[in-house]
Parts: sequence; C-alpha cells; structure tokens
Amino acid sequence: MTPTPTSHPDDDRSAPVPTPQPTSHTATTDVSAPLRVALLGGGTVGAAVARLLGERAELLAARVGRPLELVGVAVRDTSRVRDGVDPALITDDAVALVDGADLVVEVMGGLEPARSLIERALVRGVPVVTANKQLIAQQGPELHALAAEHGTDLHYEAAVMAAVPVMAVVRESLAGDEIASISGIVNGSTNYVLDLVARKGVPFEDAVRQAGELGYLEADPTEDLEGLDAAAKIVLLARTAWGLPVTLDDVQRQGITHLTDTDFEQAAANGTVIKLVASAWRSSAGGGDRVEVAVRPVALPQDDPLAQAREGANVLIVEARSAGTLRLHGAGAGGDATASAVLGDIVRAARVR
Ligand SMILES: NC(=O)C1=CN([C@@H]2O[C@H](COP(=O)(O)OP(=O)(O)OC[C@H]3O[C@@H](n4cnc5c(N)ncnc54)[C@H](OP(=O)(O)O)[C@@H]3O)[C@@H](O)[C@H]2O)C=CC1
Ligand SMILES: N[C@@H](CC=O)C(=O)O
Repeated sequence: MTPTPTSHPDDDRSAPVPTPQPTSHTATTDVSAPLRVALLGGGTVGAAVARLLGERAELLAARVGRPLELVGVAVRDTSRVRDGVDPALITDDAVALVDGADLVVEVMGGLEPARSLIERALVRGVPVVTANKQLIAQQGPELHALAAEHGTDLHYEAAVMAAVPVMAVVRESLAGDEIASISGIVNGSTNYVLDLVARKGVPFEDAVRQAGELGYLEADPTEDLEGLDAAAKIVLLARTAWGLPVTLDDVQRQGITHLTDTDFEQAAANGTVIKLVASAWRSSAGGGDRVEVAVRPVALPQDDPLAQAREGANVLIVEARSAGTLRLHGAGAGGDATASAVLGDIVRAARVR
C-alpha cells in the first residue's frame, strides 16, 4: 500500500540560468502602458493563472489602475496544448521572458531554475509572485534580502494553503497581536487521500492517483506523501508569525506512507479520523525562546474541527492572545484555487508599482 518514494525535491530541472546582465529592456514606469507579466510555468497553476488573467482582464486593470499584459508563458514542452493558454505566448526561453517583464510570476516549482530566474528578476527591481513553498522555505531570507536591496518585493500567498489567505492574516491582520500557536491541515492532496480512504474505503494508491488527476500533487508526489510540502508551509507560517529563523531541519516530520489498512480500521473503530497535522508553537523549554514545528499523522476525534476537512480542503487554527481562536478553512490545492491567491499577489505587487 505504500507508494514508492521518487526523487528528493532538490532537483535541478534544467541548465543553470546565466548571471543577469544589463539588458535592452527596463521595467516599465509609464503607468498608462500595460504592465508586462511573465509567467514561468504553464502546468496546473500556470494554465489557470493565464486563463484567469484573460477572463478577468478588465476587472484586474480597474483594480491595478492599468492593464496587465501576459507577455509569455515559459514551459519545457512547447508542443503541448494547454487549456486557456494562447499558443503564441508559449516559449522555452524563460530568461528572455524574465528580461522583458515588469512583473514575474513563478509557478514552475523546484529549486532550479526557479531560484535563478527569480533572482534575475529581483536584481532588475522587478517584483516576483511565486507559489513555490519549497524554494521560499529554503531560500526565502536570501531572496527577501535581494528584493530589499533592489527596492522590490517577493510575494507568496499561494505557497501556503492555496486559496486560503493565511499568510496575509498572520503577517498583516495579526501584526499587532501575539500568536501562541498555529496548527492545521495545510496539504490538500494528503487530506484528499486520507479522507477518501477513511470515508469511502478507496484504496490508498487509487486515492493518490485521483489526487494527481485533480492537480493536487506536487511534480514529485513524495513531497506531499512524506510531509515535506506541509513542512515547508508550516516553516513559512512560523517564520512569519514569530520572525525567528525557523528552517525545514527544525521540523519533526512524519508523512502518511507508513499508514496501513489496520491503522485506518483502528482509527474508525475508536471513533477517530487520521489527519496529517502541521503545528508550530512558541516554546520556552530549557529556558530559551524558540519555535517548535512538527508535521505528523494524528488520530482526531470525529468532531474535532480538523477532522471535518473533506477532500482537498485545508483548515488552519491560529491561537492569538487578543484575537483568541481563529479558524481559516478552504481549498488548499488545485489550479483555480491557487490561481486566486496568485492573482491577489499580482494585484498587490502591481499596485505598489
Ligand atoms: N497544484 C497545486 O495545487 C499547487 C501548486 N503550488 C505550487 O505551484 C507550483 C507549480 O505547481 P503545478 O502547477 O501544480 O506544477 P505543474 O507540474 O503542473 O507545472 C509546472 C510547470 O512548470 C513548467 N516547468 C517546470 N520546469 C521548468 C523549466 N525548467 N523550464 C521551463 N518550464 C518549466 C512545466 O513545463 P511543462 O508543462 O512543459 O512540463 C509546467 O508547465 C509549484 O511550486 C507548486 O508547489 C502551490 C499551491 C497549490
Ligand atoms: N501539493 C500541494 C498543492 C498545494 O500546495 C497540496 O497537496 O497541498
């Protein structure tokens, strides 16, 4: 029943990106001209972003104060037809696309060439929107520093819980409060799998296949099934909540691949539901001031708020000193749900410009 682990997420997906050089293009400062948007990736998320940029062009122009023009979509396989993406925009020259853009959206995933392309944009002062939680978990502080050095910004609401705007809540809405703990279901595909196995008796591997068909899984499903995806998300939440240098190495992590049919049967017999729970809490154990972070499967009572999450839904519970208990719930994976958060960041970044 255990899916075979594939490669580690630290893959190198293509040749290195050349060091940025001064180019003939400069970021547009004429606010009546369309803002040129480069899209890196035309998969589940990228294709949804491209389609929605077209469908909502008028609304987005009104909200930003100028039109947004999608100038290209960088992919590996330029021959593939992609729903909602104008074939004329497809390119495999991501470097040229970045160099001609006023705003870059990175939804290709992986560490390279995503990181080099983002750096290339940032050193030109071009803002970047990304959904790449692994990259931000591993390189976020360096990329933020680079953005600050060049007077621009890096946005990644979509990286954590897709459509559910948790980063904005933790970073902005609770900026005046003291957060004590954050816990929840932050990975849509594993919740989908656990839910289908528990509620509908679907075999584990069939449920994993269905999660893939829905676009919920990472390019390397091991990231989801071994809890690496959830680990990256809880690291981003913890850093944002407490401003401490939390890393992936700090996460006590266990995925769901070791679970057996007996585990699911026992959980049901005990009136519980198994969920992959990510948590972060402030700890003064040992006299220090640090943050504990964990991702692990937990058997929860049926009436627990986290046990209610169905299919690809995510739930986050934030405990804050003055706000009390906040519960955020919604679609945690999928093309349109993630594109919603990407578009929000595009508007935010474009307005600043
Ligand atoms: N799917 C989801 O529900 C969510 C995804 N995310 C994040 O969004 C990002 C994208 O995810 P998703 O859309 O699902 O991934 P996909 O695998 O569906 O799409 C990735 C896209 O990037 C392109 N790509 C990959 N490597 C390269 C490269 N070296 N050069 C050019 N193009 C490249 C691929 O090209 P080609 O099509 O030719 O292979 C493909 O179009 C990831 O960081 C993921 O973690 C975040 C939240 C939710
Ligand atoms: N693979 C991820 C996609 C969204 O971040 C998940 O399953 O949650």
